[in-house]
Amino acid sequence: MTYAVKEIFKTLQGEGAQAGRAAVFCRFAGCNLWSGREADRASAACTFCDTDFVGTNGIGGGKFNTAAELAMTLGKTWGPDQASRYVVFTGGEPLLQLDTALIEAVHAEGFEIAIETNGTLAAPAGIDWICVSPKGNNTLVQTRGDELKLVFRQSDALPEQFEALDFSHFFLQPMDGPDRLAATERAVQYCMDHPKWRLSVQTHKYIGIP
Ligand SMILES: C[S@@+](CC[C@H](N)C(=O)[O-])C[C@H]1O[C@@H](n2cnc3c(N)ncnc32)[C@H](O)[C@@H]1O
Ligand SMILES: Nc1nc2[nH]cc(C(=O)O)c2c(=O)[nH]1
Ligand code: SF4
Ligand SMILES: [Mg+2]
Repeated sequence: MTYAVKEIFKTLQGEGAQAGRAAVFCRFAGCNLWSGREADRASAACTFCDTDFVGTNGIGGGKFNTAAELAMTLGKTWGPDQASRYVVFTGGEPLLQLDTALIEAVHAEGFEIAIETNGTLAAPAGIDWICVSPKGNNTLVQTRGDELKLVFRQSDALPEQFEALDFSHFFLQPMDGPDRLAATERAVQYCMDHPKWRLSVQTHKYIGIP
């Protein structure tokens, strides 16, 4: 299968329970909840996206004809050190493209595999860290994983709807955009009142890394 990748870069995971960890990010092109065009944003199934995932023209992006070719590129992006290799598949929606062949090829390169998904598609077996981030009233299919990271506040996706699901960590991540400060204040208050939930700050945006 051909993989369409917007960009590939090495940075630190900025969010959630793995924040601060070195990672290669592989951002797939395309999403099932938004076209990525501003003209479609207001009518999309996900309206607050902070990411450009259209096309394959970003740093390290392109079309990869085989899983082995993409896995090798991820290995080169990490560098020669074999220790603690970690890749985060994101997008767009990575579960539109991440398949067993790619999981196996990337494991063979020595990586632990994480995914950032909107949870509307089932994850294949073999992913080492699953982060699900529910979006509005879109049906959640992937109801278990390692962390549930809810962008806050969505009036049609409130924390109470998710707190009984089978995840090890529960995070609220303030919605970035014009009301980020107010969203952050409300998220802080919610975590103080409901300590099952912890705050996820998008640290990369504050320290100026990708
Ligand atoms: C761009 S998405 C790509 C992965 C997948 N489509 C998803 O939604 O989880 C990566 C992460 O950024 C989060 N995110 C997107 N827009 C955001 C915003 N405006 N503020 C805070 N987090 C946001 C998502 O919820 C998700 O956890
Ligand atoms: N540093 C950094 N951490 C991230 N965690 C999730 C991200 C994403 O866009 O999926 C992201 C990102 O874009 N950059
Ligand atoms: S589901 Fe994820 S990638 Fe798709 S529009 Fe929403 S935040 Fe962006
Ligand atoms: Mg991001």
